[in-house]
Amino acid sequence: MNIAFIAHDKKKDDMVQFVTAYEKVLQEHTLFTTGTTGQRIMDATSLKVHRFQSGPLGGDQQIGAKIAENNMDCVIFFKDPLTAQPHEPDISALIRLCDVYSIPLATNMATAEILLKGLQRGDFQWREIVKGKEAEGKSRS
Ligand SMILES: O=C(CO)COP(=O)(O)O
Repeated sequence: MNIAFIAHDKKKDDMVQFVTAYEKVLQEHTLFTTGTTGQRIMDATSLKVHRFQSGPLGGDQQIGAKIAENNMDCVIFFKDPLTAQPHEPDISALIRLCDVYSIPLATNMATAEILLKGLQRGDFQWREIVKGKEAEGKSRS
């Protein structure tokens, strides 16, 4: 599965703790991150990630584009609800696209934990079906 990890500054320690706890599971997946979050993950773990721009410089939008192309299966976004972000419109747009395309999105650690447990259980297999159907449709047209 393609999984995106994003954390606002005050949530980055939590994100490092989270991916460290699930490192073994995450090794089996393709990981995408915004810039600084990805750097922190790579510094703390042996995980390899595809790093986009930092959030305020367009990273959230780049992850949104992957969602619009049906190339993202899950988004783990540790948002800071207590700090104003200069790129708030980008954040809202990313969350909106998750809803447009029914992409599982966790915005806090408690939900992220449940999503990763589901991932381990195979609850994300429906994504393969959705992607397969889209590929089938494209090859017919
Ligand atoms: O701002 C962010 C998400 O909105 C995160 O970006 P960074 O990972 O580059 O800090």
